[in-house]
Parts: sequence; structure tokens; C-alpha cells
Amino acid sequence: MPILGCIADDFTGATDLAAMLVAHGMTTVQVIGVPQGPLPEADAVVVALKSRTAPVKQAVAESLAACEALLAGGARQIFFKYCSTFDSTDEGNIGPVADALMRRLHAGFAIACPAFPANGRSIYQGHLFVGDKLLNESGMENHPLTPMRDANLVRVLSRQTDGGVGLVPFSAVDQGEAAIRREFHRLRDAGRRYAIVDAVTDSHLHAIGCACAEHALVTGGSGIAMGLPENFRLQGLLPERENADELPEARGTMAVVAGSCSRATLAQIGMARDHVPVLELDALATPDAAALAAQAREWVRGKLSEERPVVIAASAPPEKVAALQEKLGREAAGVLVEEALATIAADLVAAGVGQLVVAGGETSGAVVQRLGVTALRIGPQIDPGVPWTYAEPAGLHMALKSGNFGARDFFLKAFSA
Ligand SMILES: Nc1ncnc2c1ncn2[C@@H]1O[C@H](COP(=O)(O)OP(=O)(O)O)[C@@H](O)[C@H]1O
Ligand SMILES: O=C(O)[C@@H](O)C(=O)COP(=O)(O)O
Repeated sequence: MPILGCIADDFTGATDLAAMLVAHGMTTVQVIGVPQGPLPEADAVVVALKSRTAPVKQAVAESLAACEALLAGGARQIFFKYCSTFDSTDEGNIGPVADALMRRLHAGFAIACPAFPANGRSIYQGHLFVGDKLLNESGMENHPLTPMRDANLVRVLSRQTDGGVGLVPFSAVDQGEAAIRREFHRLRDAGRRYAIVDAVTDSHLHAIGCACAEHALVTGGSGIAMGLPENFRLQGLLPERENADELPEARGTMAVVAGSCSRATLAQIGMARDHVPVLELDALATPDAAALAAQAREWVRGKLSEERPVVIAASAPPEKVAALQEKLGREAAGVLVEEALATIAADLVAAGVGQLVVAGGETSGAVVQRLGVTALRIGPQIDPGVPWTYAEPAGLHMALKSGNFGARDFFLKAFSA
């Protein structure tokens, strides 16, 4: 019976969170979509939704359905996981989903903390930094679906909710758990529904996690989840565990499918080009999912290997993405490329690929759904936030890489991990 129930707004985000929980001693299973039957046996269950860019109503309805399933399965705390770069539009979906969960849980107050220092995401005076850049100067201002053009999270979240949003500043967070709890009370008494919480280091995240022990709802990135398992251990609900991340042995040929257009993914493709076969699809020249998939099928013939991956990417720099969006519309452009990459992934698996890396959150959602995956067992991490997983019932190893995550050599090192 899970003690922690998690709802993630995309699939890479879900594996990121699951990896964090496993690394901190909770057995964790990621299920795809709202669970229909009994929940799997694990300390934590992460429900992966593809709700980050869904219409607001749909995102809220799916998140509430996931919440019901997790509560019915015994979860004592609900974690709403969104992106460490707070990916959302001014309409939502972070605010509306959090509001709905809060009402369902009669919570009244929750933190919003996407900080993830291991991947360079820190929050100071309510402003989100990616490395040494403000969010809106980090490349995220050009995201194909959720361009982030304001780094002030108090302001960003305020645009998505009718609840008041306050700030627990660095000066309090740095003093530790007791000072953080005092700030929570101060904000709650002042009628705030949410607190953006500054966090720069892992020790801040641990202290914030402890201060949230009694919160019915916690919202944030995977970083903040590192403090939660200890709460359950202190309550006697979670035994000490070893080897929470074991997977079956990997088999089959190797491939990468990339739909992320982030700076990190473009750099990873650039590095892979010097070492392994790389096909770069041009969705602008061929705006047809079936035709793109046919090009990939033709290209890959005779190239699959158990020694090194092939890389198939639709990823493109901002000007090319903008050109396709101008031609088709933002959503239709995304759907077209996702459709092409999902077909390509299914073709690759049919051709014997047993180790598949997918780059991009929306892209991963499309691929995982196409492969009929219902659950992912979480294995060891390749880079912070990106574990190998074992996909069931498909029976293949998959790594779902957030567009922004991973070192430059990620597509090479993943397969030697
Ligand atoms: N060349 C392209 N032109 C337009 N959109 C693209 C292109 N390549 C990929 N996309 C779309 O961009 C979106 C990237 O989102 P996602 O997969 O979530 O990546 P990230 O993890 O970087 O956010 C997807 O919807 C994908 O289909
Ligand atoms: O928190 C994060 O940054 C990731 O876990 C995440 O949500 C990934 O989203 P994408 O960048 O869309 O892959």
C-alpha cells in the first residue's frame, strides 16, 4: 500500500520524481495514466499524466481522478509534481490543478517549490534560476509549448490561481525547519494559499521537506521530494530499504528518439553526431507524420546494433520550430512531430530495440502511450533526474529524458550505464 501518492504532469517528470524517491529509499512504481485497478505494491506510486499542456478542464479532471485512486489505495500525502522550470501557460495548468487538489484534500495551504539544485534549478527571492540564468533568459523563453518569460514565480503562479501566493524567503529557509514552519503559519494567517519557497541547496530542500510533514498536499519539482521519505521513516511507516533500484538485465539493440528542442538536447544530439549514426528529420520540409516515419524506417535499415545507439531526432533550433508553428499552429506542430516520433519508436521496438532513450516530456508521453506501456519500474540514474526504467508489459528498458536534463554525452553514456 503506497504511503506517498504522486501525480506528475508529464512522463519524464514522473520518472524524475520516481528516481528521487528510489534514491531516498522508497520503492516506487510509475503507472501510466489514471490507475484503473488496484495500485501496485510500492512505498510510493507516481501516476504519470500528460496534462502539462492539456486543456485546463482535462488536466484538472485527470489529476482529481488520479488523486482519488491514490487516496483509495491508502496514500497519506499527495505530491503534485510539475517541471523544475515551472512549465505552464498563464491559464495553467499548475494553478488550477493545485487548486482542485487542495479543495479535494481540504488542505488550505501548500508549498510550490520547483527547485532542483543538482540540475541547476534554484529559487532566490521567488525568482527561478537555471544555472546562473534567470528562467526567462535560460532558453525556456523559447520552449515550443510553454515558453517561460517571467522568472518571478510568485507572479507566475498568481496569474494561474485566485488564491493568494506568498514567499518563504531565503533568510528563513536558511535557518532551517522551525523558521520555515513559522513562515508557513505567517503566510497562512495572512490568507495566502500558496508559498513559493526559496531553495538553493539540497539541505534547504531537506529542511523544507521536513516542514511539510503534516501537509496533505505538496507541490513542486522532484528536488523537494528528497525530504519526504524521512518524514515517513520518523512516523514508523517506512522501513530502511536497500536496492530499491534493481532492474532485469538489459537486452536488444539501442536507440534514441528525440523530440525535445531544448538547448541541452540540441547539444546532446550535436555530440552524438561525432560518434554514432544520427538522423535529423526535417519536419518543416516534410510536415507529414507518416512520411517522416517512413524516412526513418528506410534510414535505420542495417544500422541497429547492440554496441552503440542510433539517434533519430526531430529536434530543431527556435527559428525552425517557429517556422513550423507558423505554418501549422503551435499545437498542431507539436502533435505532428509527436505522432511521427511515436510511430518511429514503435517501429524501432518492432525491429528489436530493447534499450530506448526518449528525449522530451511530451515526446515521451506520446511514445510511452504508443507502446502501450502501463507501468515503469525505476532503476539506477544515468544523470540526475533520468533513471533507466523497465517498461511493462512491453518488456524493454527505457530512459525518459527531460529535455533539459543530462550531460552533453548523455546519449552515449546512457548505454554504458
Ligand atoms: N522541429 C520541430 N518543430 C516544431 N515542434 C517540434 C519540433 N521538434 C519537436 N517539436 C515539438 O516540441 C515539443 C517538445 O516538447 P517536449 O517533448 O516536452 O520536450 P522538452 O522536454 O524539451 O519540453 C513536442 O511537442 C515536439 O513534438
Ligand atoms: O522537473 C523537471 O525539470 C523534469 O522532471 C520535468 O518535468 C521534465 O519535463 P520536460 O522538460 O518537458 O521533459
